[in-house]
Amino acid sequence: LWIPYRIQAHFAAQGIHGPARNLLSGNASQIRDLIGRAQLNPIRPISHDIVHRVAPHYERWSERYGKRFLYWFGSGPRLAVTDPDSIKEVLMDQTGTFVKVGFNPLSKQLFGEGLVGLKGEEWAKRRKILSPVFNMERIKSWVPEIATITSNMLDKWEVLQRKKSSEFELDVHKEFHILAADVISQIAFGSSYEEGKRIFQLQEEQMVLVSLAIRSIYIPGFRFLPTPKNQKRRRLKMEISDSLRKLIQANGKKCENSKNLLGIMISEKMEIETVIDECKTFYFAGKETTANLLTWAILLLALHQEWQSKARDEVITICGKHRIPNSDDLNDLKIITMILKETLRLYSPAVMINRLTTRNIKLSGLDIPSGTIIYMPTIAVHHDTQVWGNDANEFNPERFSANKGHHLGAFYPFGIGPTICIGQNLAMTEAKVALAMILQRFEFTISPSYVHAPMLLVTLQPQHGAQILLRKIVY
Ligand code: HEM
Repeated sequence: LWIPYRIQAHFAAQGIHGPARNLLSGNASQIRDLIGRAQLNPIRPISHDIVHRVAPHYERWSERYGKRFLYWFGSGPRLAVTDPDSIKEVLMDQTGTFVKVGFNPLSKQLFGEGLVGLKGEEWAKRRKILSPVFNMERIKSWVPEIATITSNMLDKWEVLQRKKSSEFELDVHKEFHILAADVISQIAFGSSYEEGKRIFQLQEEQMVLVSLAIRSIYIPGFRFLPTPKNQKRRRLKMEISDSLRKLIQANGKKCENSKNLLGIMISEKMEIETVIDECKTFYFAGKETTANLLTWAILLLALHQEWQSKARDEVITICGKHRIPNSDDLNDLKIITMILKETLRLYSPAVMINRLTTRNIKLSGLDIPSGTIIYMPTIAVHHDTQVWGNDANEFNPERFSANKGHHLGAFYPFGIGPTICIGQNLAMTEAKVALAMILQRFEFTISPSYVHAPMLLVTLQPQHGAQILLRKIVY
C-alpha cells in the first residue's frame, strides 16, 4: 500500500498527476468502462478523429492532466509518454533499461512463448534464427505467390459481380482476413487458409478472451479456477495446439529443405512445443494486422476518391491495366506506399507499445523509478496536432511524399529499434501487391450500410465490418 503512495508523491513533486486510483485495481476498471462506453456509439459523420473511441482513457486523462500523466494498473504505475524524443529514446534502447512487458498467463495464450513475448537472451537467439525468413530479398521472392492468392480472391469478386448487377456490396474486412491468412499459411508454413481455417477461427475466439484479460488485473492462480471463461480458454488452447501439431506433422516433411518459417525451425531442431508456440505467434500476428491495414486502406480510398484515382493511374502507368505486379514494380509504386503509410498513421493496427523500466532513469528531465511501465499510445501520437499540424485528423498521403521526413518517434506503426516488427516487409509487400491489383480491376465507394466504428480488439478493426460497393472496371 505504501509503495504506490510513495511513487505517486514522487511523480507529483515533478508536476506529473493522474486520475484517482482504486487501491486494488488501480484505474483498470475505469479504462474498461470508458472503452465499453466509447464502443456504444459509432462516429457520425465519418471522421478520422478516432482517439476518443479507441483510447478514450488517454483522451480524457491527457485533457485533464496533460500529455504526460500517471495512471495505475493494479499496483503497477504507468506513465503516459507521447513526445517523440522520449519515445525514440525508449524504443531504440539497447542497454536493457526499457524491456518488453511480459504477458499475463491469460493473454499469453494467443502468442504462446513465441517471439512477441520473449525477452533477453532467449529473444535475441530466436530473433536471429527467424529474421532471415522475413528479409526483403526473401519476401520479394514470394511476390508471385502473394499475387496468385490475391488474383484468386479477385476472381471470386468477379463472379459475385456477375451474379448481382453492375455494382455489389462486400465486407472487405472478412475478405482480407482470408487473404492474409492464406498468405501467411503459404509462405510461412507451406500450407493454406483452408488447412489452417480451424486454427484461425479458434484464434479469433481466443482474441476476444485475451482482449478482456489484457484490460483486467491478473490474480495469481485465477486461471486454474473452473469458471466458464477459463474452461473455454483451456479448450481453445488445447484445440489450437493439437491442430498445429497435426499441421506441423503434415507439412513438416515437405518444408524440411525449404527456406520458409517452418523449414527453418525444423532445420534448427527446435522442440515441437517451441515450434507450436511460434506458429501461434505467426498465425496471429501475420494475419490480423495486415488484414486490418488493407481494410482501412480500402475504406480510406473509398472515402477519398481523388486518391483512389491517383493510385489507380500510378498502377496503370507502372504495371498496365492487366499485368500482375512483380517485385521490381513495388519500389515504383510511390503513391501506393504513401497511401499505406498514411493509413498506418491514421488507423495504426497496433495502437500502443509499452515498455518496463528496469532501473531508475531520467527521461526528458523526469526521474522515473524502476518498475514503471512507459505507455506510448501510438494512435494518439499519430493523431497529435502538435506533431502533424492542424490537419492531423485528415487523410493526406502527401505527408509521406519523398521530400518530407518525419521524426522516428512520431511515426512508429511497426515500432522502431531492436524489436521492430519482424513482419514489416511482408506486411507492406502484401498490402502493396493486393492494393495495386484491386485498383487495376475494381472501382469502389463506401456502402450506405457502412458504420464507422474503429474498435480495439487486440488490434484496431472496424466494429461492424467494412462494407464497400464494388464495380468491375471494363477497359
Ligand atoms: C500492418 C501490419 C503490422 C503491424 C502494424 C505490426 C506492428 C507491430 C508492432 C507495433 C510490433 C511491436 C514492436 C515493438 O514492441 O518494438 C510488432 C512486433 C512483431 N510483429 Fe508485427 N506488425 C504487422 C505485421 C506483422 C506480420 C505480417 C508478422 C508476421 C509475419 C508480424 C510479426 C511480428 C512479430 C513476431 C513481432 C515481435 C518482434 C520481436 O519482438 O522481435 N507482424 N509488430
